Amino acid sequence: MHVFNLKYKYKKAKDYVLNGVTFTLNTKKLNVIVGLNGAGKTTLFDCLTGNLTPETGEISLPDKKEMLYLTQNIFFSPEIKGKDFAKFVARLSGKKGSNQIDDYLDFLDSRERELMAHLWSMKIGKMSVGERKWLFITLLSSIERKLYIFDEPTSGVDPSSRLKIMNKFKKLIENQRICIISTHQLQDLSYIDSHLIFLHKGKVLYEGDFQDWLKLFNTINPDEAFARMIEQG
Ligand SMILES: Nc1ncnc2c1ncn2[C@@H]1O[C@H](COP(=O)(O)OP(=O)(O)OP(=O)(O)O)[C@@H](O)[C@H]1O
Repeated sequence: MHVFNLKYKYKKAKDYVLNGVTFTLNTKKLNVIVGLNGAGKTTLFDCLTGNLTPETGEISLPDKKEMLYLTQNIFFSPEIKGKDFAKFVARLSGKKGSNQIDDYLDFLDSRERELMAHLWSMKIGKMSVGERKWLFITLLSSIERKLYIFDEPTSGVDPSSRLKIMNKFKKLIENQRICIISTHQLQDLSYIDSHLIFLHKGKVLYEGDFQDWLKLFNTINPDEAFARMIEQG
């Protein structure tokens, strides 16, 4: 599964956001797209999922129907409740009648079960940012797809909920699903075997194992490695 020489430019923009992006997805690790704000991570996801049409390039990925894409700004009326979102997810997954809370509890630990019970009858508009993200990711990852793309799934989420979310990705990968996320929370990648794809100035500056990348900069601090990679650009 790979992307080869992908190019994309927004109408009226002077430069290409993606200017020959090439990488191969790792099916055994979490694939993580990193880069500065504006590097083109969301644009890349929009190209992979067919929301944008690249000018050139080859995308060899599962069929769109086999993909699940959670964008950064997912809008649902603040009036709907957790259980209403669960009903929507059940419809997406084609599992008729699977909209009882019990259908979602099997893979949750005891604290997560409490959280699910708490959010089930709560309006989305009243949930905290982290609670909403956790709920969306937990419910959406119950849908069976070959490829899952999550744009900044842990931004604005507290450390313990981030860990829970990363564990969700671990489980998906253990179940032979392919996962791609984007993140600015590089410290989270120490919890999980990660395949890093570093986007910079329209190209992939580094592709490979996250721990090997840290070794390149002789540091255990990923933010430091990130800053130094940008400096070297
Ligand atoms: N619809 C648009 N029209 C013109 N330019 C756009 C459009 N959407 C995004 N851009 C520009 O394309 C570039 C890449 O944006 P993109 O949202 O893909 O970056 P990103 O890496 O996801 O950023 P962040 O980390 O801040 O979320 C930015 O310079 C942005 O201003």
